[in-house]
Amino acid sequence: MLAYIHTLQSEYFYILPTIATLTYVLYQRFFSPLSKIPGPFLASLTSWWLVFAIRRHDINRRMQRLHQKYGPIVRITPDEISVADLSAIRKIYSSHGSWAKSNYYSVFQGTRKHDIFAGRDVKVHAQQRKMVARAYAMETLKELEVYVDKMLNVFKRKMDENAGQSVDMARWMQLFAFDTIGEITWSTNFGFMEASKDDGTFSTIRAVGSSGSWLGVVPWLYKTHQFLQPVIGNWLGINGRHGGLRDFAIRETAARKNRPVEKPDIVGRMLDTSKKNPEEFTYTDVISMATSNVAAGSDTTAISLRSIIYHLLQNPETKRKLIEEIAEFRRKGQLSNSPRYTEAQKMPYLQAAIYEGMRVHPAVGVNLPRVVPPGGAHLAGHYIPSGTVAGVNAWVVHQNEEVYGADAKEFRPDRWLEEGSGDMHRFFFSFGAGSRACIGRNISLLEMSKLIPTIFLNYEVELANPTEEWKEDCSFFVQQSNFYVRMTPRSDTAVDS
Ligand code: HEM
Repeated sequence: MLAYIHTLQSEYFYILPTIATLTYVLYQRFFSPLSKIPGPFLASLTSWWLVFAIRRHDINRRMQRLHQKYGPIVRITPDEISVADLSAIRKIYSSHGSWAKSNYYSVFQGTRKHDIFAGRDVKVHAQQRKMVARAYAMETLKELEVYVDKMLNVFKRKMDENAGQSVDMARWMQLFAFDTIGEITWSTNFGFMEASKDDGTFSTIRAVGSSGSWLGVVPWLYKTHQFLQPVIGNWLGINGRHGGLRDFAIRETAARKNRPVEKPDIVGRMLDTSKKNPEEFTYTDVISMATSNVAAGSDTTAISLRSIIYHLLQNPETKRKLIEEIAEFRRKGQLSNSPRYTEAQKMPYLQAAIYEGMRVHPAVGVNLPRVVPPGGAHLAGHYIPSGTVAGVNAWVVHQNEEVYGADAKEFRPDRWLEEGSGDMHRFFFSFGAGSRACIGRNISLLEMSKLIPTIFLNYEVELANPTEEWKEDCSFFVQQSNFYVRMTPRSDTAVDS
C-alpha cells in the first residue's frame, strides 16, 4: 500500500506541473486576449524572452526585424505589445496623457517621490511638469545661449590643440554634451572637456541605463533585490542613479543658491518656483529635476550630435551641401563666426541635417511603454484590453516608408525640405510624443544648431578611418563608438566649399 502511494505521489510530481504548464501555454496561445497578436512563440509565454533580447544590446535593431516579420503590432511579452501602426501611435501618445507610463519606469524612479521622467501618476506628473515648464520654454533659450557659447569656446580650443590628429569624436561629443548641460543647469560645468576625460560618470550612467533597460520588464525582480539588499549587497547597476551624479546635483544646487549668475539658468528658475510653491515643488524636487536634466539631456544630445556628424561625413554630398549653405549665409552676413541660434534656425539644410541625423539614429533604443487605460482600446484592428502594456520604438517608426519614403533607410536630409514633410514631423519620435514628450527638446536643438555649424565653419573635417563603420550598443540609449575624425582649422572662416 505504502509503495502504491509512493508511486502515485511521484506520478503527481510530474503530472501536475505538466498539466499546469500545458494549460498555461494553451491559454497564452489560444485564449488570452492577446493570443491573436503575432510574435515570437517564447515571447507569448514569458517576459524573459524580452529580458534576454534587451540584454543582447541590440533591441533597437531586433524591433525593426520583428515588425518587418510580423507587421504593425507584435506581442513581445505575455501582456505587452509593440506597435508601429500610425493611427495607434497617435492614440497611445496623446497630449492629454490618459495612457500612463507602465511599471517599466518604476525601476528608474526607485524610492524618489517625484521623478518627472519616470513618475507614473498622470496627475502628479502634469502638476510637476507645469511647475518646471517655463524653465524649458522657447523664450528661455536666449538666456541659455551664453552657456552654450562658453562651452563651444572650450571645445574649439581643445580641437585646435588636436588639429590634424585623429580625435575620438564619440568621446568628445559626450564630453561636450555633459559640460554644456552642466552649464545650462547650474551655470557651472563638470570640467570634462578641460580634463579631456570624465570622472567615471559616463560608465555609471551607462550601467544605470543598461541595467534599467531589462530590469523594467521584470520590476518584481528589482523590488525583491531591494528588499534583500541589506543581506546580499548591491547587484544592480540601476542603483548607481543614487551615486555621483546626484551628489554633484546636491552640491551644485546648494552652491548655486548663493552664487549670482550672468543669466538665469535652469536651477535658478526652479529655485524661484520652489520658493513660490514650497509644498508642490520642494527643494528635493529641484535636485531630482537637475539630476534628471543631466541623465536625460547629455547622452541623448551626444548621440544625436554624433549621428549628424558621422552621417554627413559618410555622405560627402550632404556635407558639401551643408558647407555651401554655411558659405552662403556667411557671404550674406547672416551667420556669425560664433553662430547664433536665431541664425541657425533660418538655415534650412542645417535643420534638415539635424532632424535626419536624429531620425536615422534615435538616441533611445527601447520601446516607450504605456498602459492601456480602462475600457481598453482598438489598435491596428485588434481589441486590446485595459492594463495591457503598449509601446512604440523610434527605430521602427522612423523606417516607415509610408511616412519617410522608399529610401527611409538612407541618410538624406533633403527629404525634410520636400513638400509634404508634415507627416514626417508628426511621426518624428526621437523626442517621444504626447504629454510625456521630451521637455528638453528646445535645449538640445539649441546645442545642436550651434555646434554643427561651428564645426563645419571652423574646420575641415574628415573621417580618420573612412573604411571603418562605427559600433552601436543599445543599453537603453543607443551609444556609438569607433568614430574618429581629423579636424583641421580652416584659414578662412568665410568657408570655401
Ligand atoms: C537630442 C536630445 C534628446 C533626446 C533624443 C531626448 C529624448 C527624450 C525622449 C524620447 C523622452 C521621452 C521618454 C519617454 O517617453 O519615456 C524624453 C523625455 C525627457 N527628456 Fe529628453 N531628450 C533629449 C534631450 C533632453 C535635454 C537636453 C533635457 C534636459 C535639459 C531632457 C530632459 C528630459 C526630461 C526631463 C524628460 C521627461 C519628460 C516628461 O516625462 O515629462 N532631454 N527625452
